[in-house]
Amino acid sequence: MTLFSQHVVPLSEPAMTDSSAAASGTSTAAFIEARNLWQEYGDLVVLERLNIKVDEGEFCTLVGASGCGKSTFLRMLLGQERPSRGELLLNGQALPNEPDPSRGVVFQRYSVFPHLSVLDNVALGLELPRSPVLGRLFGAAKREARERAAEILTKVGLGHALNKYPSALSGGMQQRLAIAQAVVMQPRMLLLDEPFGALDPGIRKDMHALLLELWQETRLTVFMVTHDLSEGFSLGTRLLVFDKVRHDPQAPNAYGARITYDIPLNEARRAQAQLPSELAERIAAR
Ligand SMILES: Nc1ncnc2c1ncn2[C@@H]1O[C@H](COP(=O)(O)OP(=O)(O)OP(=O)(O)O)[C@@H](O)[C@H]1O
Repeated sequence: MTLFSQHVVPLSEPAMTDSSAAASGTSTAAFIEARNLWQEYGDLVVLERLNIKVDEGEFCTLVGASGCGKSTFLRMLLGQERPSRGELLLNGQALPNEPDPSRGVVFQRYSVFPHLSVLDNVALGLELPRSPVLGRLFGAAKREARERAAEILTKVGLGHALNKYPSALSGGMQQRLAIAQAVVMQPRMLLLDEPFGALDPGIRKDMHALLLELWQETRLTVFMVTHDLSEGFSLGTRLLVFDKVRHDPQAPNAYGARITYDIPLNEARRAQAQLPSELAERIAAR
């Protein structure tokens, strides 16, 4: 039996994994829960009836055809957008509507400030909340923030580049910097939107190792969008496939995507990782 046939989710039912089913049997709320979530922009339905429960510490990889709403879902998790309908809950409460330090984010590009040094890029996040007016700390507090920033930068392999500017860094180094910038704030959730999409395969491997090391150390809850299925299968504890289950060729905007496969990943499943070839091709296409 293939992985595909083991995990067909009935179209009318919310996707449930082993862990989410177990979670639903307990009285404690899931860390993150989407209940009947919709996102519509005018007459464009992007997401419809999306249901999911995610426990704290899970590493979810999100895959799906281009334009099916993966980034939209991340933006809602970040608090940049509100759902048009349904609920998005954090520990059973509505997720805060504004981005905050509990949620770190890394995009494919442009996550870092080009006019700040590597050290300042990371120290700024620590300094701003403690000195919102001046934007800068002084004395011991400043030293402490910069030491902490330097520590994280050393961890991600940028200890030698503290005084460089992002333009002097390679793509992989810039993404290391973006990750340091996000994790220095000690978020509970890390949202990654194709963070390694622009990197060469060899560099990507190094980044995977770094990300897994950070995740294992911090046990952050991770949501990572990727078009690379092998990355999706090998990095996560859970692979979420976004897809439309209804299509109307006369009205292509009328129906949105939801999570059609919710695949818990373990060693055995990684080894036989596969999705239907037509779906795999759509996910890989940009
Ligand atoms: N603010 C907005 N207003 C109108 N349409 C939007 C808005 N944000 C996103 N969309 C549309 O919603 C759809 C989903 O976009 P989204 O970026 O979430 O898809 P995606 O699955 O992340 O795609 P990709 O894999 O190509 O990055 C697209 O058709 C996009 O044009």
